[in-house]
Amino acid sequence: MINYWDDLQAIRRKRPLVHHLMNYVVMNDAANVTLAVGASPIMAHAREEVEELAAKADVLYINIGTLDDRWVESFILAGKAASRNNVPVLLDPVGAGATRFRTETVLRILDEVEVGVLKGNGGEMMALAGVAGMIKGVDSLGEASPEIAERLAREYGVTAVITGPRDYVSDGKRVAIVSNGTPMLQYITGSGCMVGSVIASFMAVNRDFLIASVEGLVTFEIAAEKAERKSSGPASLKVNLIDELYNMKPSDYEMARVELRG
Ligand SMILES: Nc1ncnc2c1ncn2[C@@H]1O[C@H](COP(=O)(O)OP(=O)(O)OP(=O)(O)O)[C@@H](O)[C@H]1O
Ligand SMILES: Cc1ncsc1CCO
Ligand SMILES: [Mg+2]
Repeated sequence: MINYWDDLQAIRRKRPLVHHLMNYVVMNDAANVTLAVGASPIMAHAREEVEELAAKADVLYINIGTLDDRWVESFILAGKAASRNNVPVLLDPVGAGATRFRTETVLRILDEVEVGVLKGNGGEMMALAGVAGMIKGVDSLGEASPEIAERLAREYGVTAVITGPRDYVSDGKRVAIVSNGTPMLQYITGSGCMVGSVIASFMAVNRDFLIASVEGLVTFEIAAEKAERKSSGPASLKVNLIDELYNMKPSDYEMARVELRG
């Protein structure tokens, strides 16, 4: 039994502060999506302030999408400050496997920071599981599997979330498969980054990160399904998606397509 609506209401009551180190491409959209579900975003990546912010945030979301060496320094400073203060961390390994710099940065963060949720697309997550060649830039070239999610969860001590036509979530013991969403999401840049903001918001109110991840995926993807009906293409889908997140109703969750094992 997953209490989607109760936890969405909890986000709206608490208005948790979600500190994002978010790439330049998606920064504005991620902030709007976070507001639409009722949380409070701040986008900040200066090394002069990230420790102070991450220590006081309700959740830290590190997205490596437009990294350089200054950003990497900030990822580590913010991540360690969050870990010291029991602030949950979500890591999006954007483009892992596409370059050595990205893969090595992700591995360094996983080593030095207490990451709660590691969320990437099939190609990124396969690269981190040792399956090369399934990523082109930031786009996945194939679907992963529940077994890869399980393996990543155990290897890195995280809840692994692999997005795609079906999403695979595992904490190493349990596995969840989410089949909501629409293929048109592939034509909006940052749909993966944005679903990360929704998952991070649920992590602020539910410390069972497998459940928080499923809640975030389902909420975002049901909103996307509803938005698609009103949209003529990716641009209007993005606008309608923010509206549908803001307008979620308890009965919308009857559309959830989730298989939970273990
Ligand atoms: N073919 C599909 N059918 C249904 N939902 C999909 C499909 N492809 C992706 N999605 C959904 O779109 C969202 C983003 O997933 P995706 O794997 O495309 O992220 P991504 O590649 O990291 O995106 P980006 O790099 O643009 O942020 C997820 O909620 C996922 O479930
Ligand atoms: C297109 C793109 N390039 C770097 S980050 C990003 C956003 C989607 O991952
Ligand atoms: Mg992504």
